[in-house]
Amino acid sequence: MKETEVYILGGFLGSGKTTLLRNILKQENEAGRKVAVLLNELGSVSVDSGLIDDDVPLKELFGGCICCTIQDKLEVQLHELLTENELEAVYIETTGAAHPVEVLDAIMSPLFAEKLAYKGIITVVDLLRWRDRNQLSPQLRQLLVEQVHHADFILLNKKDLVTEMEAAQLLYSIQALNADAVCLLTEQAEVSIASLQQLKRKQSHQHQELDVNHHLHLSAIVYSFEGAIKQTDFEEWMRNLPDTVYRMKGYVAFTHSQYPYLFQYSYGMPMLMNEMMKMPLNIVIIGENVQKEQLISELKELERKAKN
Ligand SMILES: Nc1nc2c(ncn2[C@@H]2O[C@H](COP(=O)(O)OP(=O)(O)OP(=O)(O)O)[C@@H](O)[C@H]2O)c(=O)[nH]1
Repeated sequence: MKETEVYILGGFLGSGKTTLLRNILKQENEAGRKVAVLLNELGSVSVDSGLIDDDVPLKELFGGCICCTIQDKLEVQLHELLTENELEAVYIETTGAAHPVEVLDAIMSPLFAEKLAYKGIITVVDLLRWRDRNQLSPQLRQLLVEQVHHADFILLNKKDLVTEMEAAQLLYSIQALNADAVCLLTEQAEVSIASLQQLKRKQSHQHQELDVNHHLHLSAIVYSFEGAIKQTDFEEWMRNLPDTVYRMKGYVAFTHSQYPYLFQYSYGMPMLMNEMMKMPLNIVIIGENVQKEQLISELKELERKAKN
């Protein structure tokens, strides 16, 4: 089955996410691709959905930010979108207050993660807001910095509101925080989807080449177990994980139990819960600069040991 591309559109309140989404949808429509949108608004009334054509499947999530209050709902919505439609891409517009790790965590459900090709985080930065970030509270300033830090693609938007000289300085300050992300100065969040996709490929190529000193980025790995493993080996493996692994979740079958366990791992703290039915044995691993090949070979080794 063809995987559905997933893009997360992030950025501070008012930075231009909706404008970007509208641009993207127009181009996707012209390209004849079938895409869907997940919108999440802080208020209880959607303002943005009127902007989207009726033939784009749309789910809206109300009453809070994806990352904290409605994570489970998001999972259900995404599942419905994926089963009801043969989609080529899903765009998730996050609220301006969402932290990228939490958003990625919310969409990477072990139940359907293997159907998704997670493409990356596109962050829209309002150049004026960025220039004046020191006027924000420390918490909001931190959020702004994190949104830049975790992005794979950054639109430095509203360039019409700053001078060329300022734009160059602001670009420089953003690149100093995230040297790997592709940066683009934009007005009205104008970007071609072709360039989004092209630049992404180049970036993943860079990631393979640069081994040391390269910038850290969030990534999500999905692993499907073929069979059961020993619980003690699994626990030992978790203890030795690097602390750049932020989250894991999924279903694991242990040799001693008939049904798999649901397990959650958050910043070093694991939690296991016995399930009462068969579940797909997928786990999702989210972290910064995670060594995909190494983790996969370690998990394979756990399976091999359990067979002997
Ligand atoms: N001057 C200027 N205004 C822009 C630009 N891009 C977007 N805007 C305006 O900025 C405002 C916010 O844009 P939106 O696209 O709604 O921003 P958003 O990030 O979706 O906002 P929230 O949903 O509130 O988080 C709108 O009034 C846009 O018209 C730009 O390049 N220059």
